Amino acid sequence: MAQPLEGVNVLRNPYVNEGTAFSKEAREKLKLRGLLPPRILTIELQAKRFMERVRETDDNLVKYELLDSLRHRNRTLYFYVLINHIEELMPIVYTPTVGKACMDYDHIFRNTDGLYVSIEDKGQVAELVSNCPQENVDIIVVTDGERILGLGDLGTGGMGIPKGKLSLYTACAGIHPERSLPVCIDVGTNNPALLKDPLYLGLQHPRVDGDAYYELLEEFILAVRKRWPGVLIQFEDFANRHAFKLLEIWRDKVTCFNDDIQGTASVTVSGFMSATKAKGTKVSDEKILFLGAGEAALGCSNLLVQAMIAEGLTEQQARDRIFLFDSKGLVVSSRDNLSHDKALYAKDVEPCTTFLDAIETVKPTAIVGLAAQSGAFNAYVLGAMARLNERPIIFALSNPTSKAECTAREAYTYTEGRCLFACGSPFPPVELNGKTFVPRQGNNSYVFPGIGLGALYTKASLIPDGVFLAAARALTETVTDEDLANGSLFPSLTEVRSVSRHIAQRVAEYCLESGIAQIEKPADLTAALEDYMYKPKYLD
Ligand SMILES: NC(=O)C1=CN([C@@H]2O[C@H](COP(=O)(O)OP(=O)(O)OC[C@H]3O[C@@H](n4cnc5c(N)ncnc54)[C@H](OP(=O)(O)O)[C@@H]3O)[C@@H](O)[C@H]2O)C=CC1
Ligand SMILES: CC(=O)C(=O)O
Ligand SMILES: [Mg+2]
Repeated sequence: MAQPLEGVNVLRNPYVNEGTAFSKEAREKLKLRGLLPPRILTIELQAKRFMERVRETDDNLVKYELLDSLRHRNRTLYFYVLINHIEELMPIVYTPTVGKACMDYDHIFRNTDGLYVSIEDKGQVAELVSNCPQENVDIIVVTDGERILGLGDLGTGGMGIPKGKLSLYTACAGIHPERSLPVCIDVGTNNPALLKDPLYLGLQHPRVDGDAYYELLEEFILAVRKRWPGVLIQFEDFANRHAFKLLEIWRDKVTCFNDDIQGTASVTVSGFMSATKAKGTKVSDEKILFLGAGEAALGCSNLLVQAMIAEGLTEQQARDRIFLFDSKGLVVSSRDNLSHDKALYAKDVEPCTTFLDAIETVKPTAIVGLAAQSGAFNAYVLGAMARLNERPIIFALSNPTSKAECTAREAYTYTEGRCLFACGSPFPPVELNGKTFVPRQGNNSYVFPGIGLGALYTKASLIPDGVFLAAARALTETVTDEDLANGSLFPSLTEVRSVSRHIAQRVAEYCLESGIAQIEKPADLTAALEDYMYKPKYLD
């Protein structure tokens, strides 16, 4: 029989540890007397002490390490602090700082609580899964570390991303932290620096690919579904060649989605819905040119087509309004060897090899950067968009900040403050000619927490594309006229929990109506979701 937790083991368990907040009675009962200084603090005072320490340093990686160590010590206080300082701390646990943390992962490594599945474990993955201490896991975020943000192959260092995403699931949408599991699949790395770093923590050989790769992924998915049958699996930051294929294999078999393809699409479509609301037009009035034609850009294009069809266009009319520009230039019909997905958007126009030429040829009303090409939206590109449009839509969505196509200041300056702007990583407000613009993040982080909450609450068996359109509409419903007047296409992060609950509600309604939910509709869905959401409180 399991022994009840007591003494120092209580202090070592982040899910029950309350540190200096343990009451006199709890200290007595749990045999903690003498193991803590005598004064009892409230969670508010503990948070104050922690934030004082965080604010003492200007080094964001040090802030990340402080937060990570708190996460390992006291999960309740970690989420209390994160929820109450979400605007200040999200750029630390998430983009951009998480990118740096992934790059330095092997050098700042202290301890971990996720699951590492390596190619050497092939044939024994179920045993690894059975070693996980959690009895119940509702949600897994899994990466293989090959395309971490726009930073490329970071191998096992990619583990920072599932950890960060799951922190947001809890902070933004109240997914119970003990019921989530970050996972890193390790099949090697093709990053030359990691292959020769003596401190690298992953397998130090080139990536294994082909059948062996897909067999490992299958073994992993079947093993976690066997132990936790309803578990939702979020694929994150896989390289392009695996991302689409894994989604194709699994989307109709298990509860899963790819955040880079589908989550990004949802937030971007919402950005278009809000921007066109500000302009008094419709999404289907836009002519959109993407810089990039990968996971994110193709996912966005496909969902934009659905949004335009819902506004009355035919599928072909919708596709005609979307243009792609990849590493070889504008995606035109005369190009050889276009993938099937790109070919759907190929146009009968002259080839263009520079983005500026493509702008002059296409004359878009909107440009969306999803190619990790920092600075690609330069003064000429932004100037051309300002010349061609009264209210150009400029979305610089690549992450982290070092990969952004332009800064918020550049976007507003070169369009004379006329653009409708969103960015993948945060930028501070911009003052221009006496007006303050508040740019907000076109980042899938606005939607995946609410999508997860809605899907988990309704025990959705699958996550079809309709979920992402429902989430996009729901997110735009939370944008106020005041937000739009300030140039914000998304709501304030301070409202993120109610925003996520609203998204979850619309997602849950969609799941209930489309027959993928496995629960009866509750009398009061809003209250039921609110109830379901984890709140960081001590158990005393
Ligand atoms: N804001 C958000 O929520 C999200 C942002 N992103 C960001 O988007 C970026 C791309 O991610 P993802 O789509 O998954 O990556 P992919 O690798 O799937 O796609 C990258 C795309 O960029 C194109 N590309 C590369 N170099 C150039 C170039 N010089 N000029 C034009 N296009 C180029 C590639 O072209 P080709 O097809 O020819 O190889 C490819 O189409 C990353 O920075 C990521 O952080 C991703 C997901 C969410
Ligand atoms: C935001 C995100 O998922 C990415 O940049 O990959
Ligand atoms: Mg991602």
